[in-house]
Amino acid sequence: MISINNVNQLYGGTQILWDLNLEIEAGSCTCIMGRNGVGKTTLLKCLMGLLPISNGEILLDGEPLHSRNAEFRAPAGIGYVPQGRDIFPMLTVEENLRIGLPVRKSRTGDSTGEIPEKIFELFPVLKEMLHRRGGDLSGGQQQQLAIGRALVLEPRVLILDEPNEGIQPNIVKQIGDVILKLNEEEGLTVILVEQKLGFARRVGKEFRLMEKGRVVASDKMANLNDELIRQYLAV
Ligand SMILES: Nc1ncnc2c1ncn2[C@@H]1O[C@H](COP(=O)(O)OP(=O)(O)OP(=O)(O)O)[C@@H](O)[C@H]1O
Repeated sequence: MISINNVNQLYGGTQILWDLNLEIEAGSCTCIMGRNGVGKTTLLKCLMGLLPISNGEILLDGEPLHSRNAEFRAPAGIGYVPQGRDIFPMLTVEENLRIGLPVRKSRTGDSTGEIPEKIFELFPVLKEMLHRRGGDLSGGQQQQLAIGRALVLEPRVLILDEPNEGIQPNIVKQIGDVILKLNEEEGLTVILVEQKLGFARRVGKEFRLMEKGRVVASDKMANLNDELIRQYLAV
């Protein structure tokens, strides 16, 4: 579904991604893992069109994404939950969620103009906090809002960058449950940058290990063995 072929990326003169290749299959839940600074967030930003690539290609169902600007991703059905969440702190929860409604309408034909009830079923706290400002929510609640906002689009692919960073265990568990439900019951394709091994093993079906701007190992999650962990993840 997503093919990343020989992608190189530079920040100024510093090359971060080196001839990177990655395949994501439709319906999979793939964890992109690796030590700090190996280029995981940079890769997601390239995929989202937020950073230019210097060469190579990024394809969605065979169609080039890399030549389209970032605004094309949401209508194409790619939902993104960035590292640090990036919700709008001065807008209410409702206003944050409403931002995705025009794209939802164009993608699904849903012209009710209402936030889908499903979002509140997945994250009941968002209904309780509907009129609170995003910036007044706890970190975990903000993360749920960021995921809810991405889901308003009714995406085909959900991309999450370290959704559990700095979040308390009960909310991490809830976020894991939601990812599992969306992937296993609804067939949503999920791409997840994740540092926490336990969480990756719980929700991920596939792993991709990165080192120095390249994907160095790809397999089913069940095959993520101690040797790979020692070589590419242990600090
Ligand atoms: N805006 C920037 N300008 C220059 N270099 C950058 C910029 N953003 C990131 N880098 C560098 O690119 C490299 C890869 O960073 P990136 O954030 O993609 O890694 P990561 O694998 O996601 O790390 P982490 O797990 O710590 O989030 C790092 O060396 C980082 O310092």
